[in-house]
Amino acid sequence: MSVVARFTPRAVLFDLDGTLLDTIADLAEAANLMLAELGRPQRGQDEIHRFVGKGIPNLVRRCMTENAAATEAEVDTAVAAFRRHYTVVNGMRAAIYPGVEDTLQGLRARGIRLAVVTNKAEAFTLPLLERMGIAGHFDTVVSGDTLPVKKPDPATLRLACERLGVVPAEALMIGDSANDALAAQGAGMPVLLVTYGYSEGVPVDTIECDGLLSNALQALDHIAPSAPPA
Ligand SMILES: O=C(O)COP(=O)(O)O
Ligand SMILES: [Mg+2]
Repeated sequence: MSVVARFTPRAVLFDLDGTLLDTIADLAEAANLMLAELGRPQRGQDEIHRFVGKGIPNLVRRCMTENAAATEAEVDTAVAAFRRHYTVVNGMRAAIYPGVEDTLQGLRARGIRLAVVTNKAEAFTLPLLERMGIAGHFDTVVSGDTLPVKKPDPATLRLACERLGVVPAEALMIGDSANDALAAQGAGMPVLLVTYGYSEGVPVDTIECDGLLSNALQALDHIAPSAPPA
């Protein structure tokens, strides 16, 4: 019988792409609009799926250099083109994963503070959360360019905790990739990984974590019920 690890977090930090929102169609569209503009071959959504996780500059670099060659100047031009296209398509075909809204409501009902910690740049993160109607659930958002470092650097999670007024040991991270797991472990907090997200082509069940979720709602099973009022 498998034992479900239980936690009593005061805050839960969520990854965005691949955990709260299915954004691959918009990311792939912006990437292919960028590649077309630069006269380069299109890439399949499955391939671009593996490039998501370490922020937009990394995604664009991989689109330009995987089985292809590009100068640094060409990569810079490509990043600017991607950002221009993604500004238009961001959120057009994005979807909230099943169970996410009930999970966010369930956590808030338990008095738990919520944050997003994403490697997506702030100029795309904030409008996307608004467009998808979930911005109001979060007490703070740390984006990929809020600090000079991104996940897996634990400084991103520590900043979210500081803003929420909790210490990392009182928080729980929920993500979809090794970037989230390593950041959580570096900050000293437990981490649950969803199995439906984007994990850079690495099987998610090979990543060290404190539990796997096939639906976001299973996160609630990992949270011990609060003690009844005395
Ligand atoms: O922008 C990315 O590459 C991934 O963003 P995420 O950290 O929300 O998964
Ligand atoms: Mg992710």
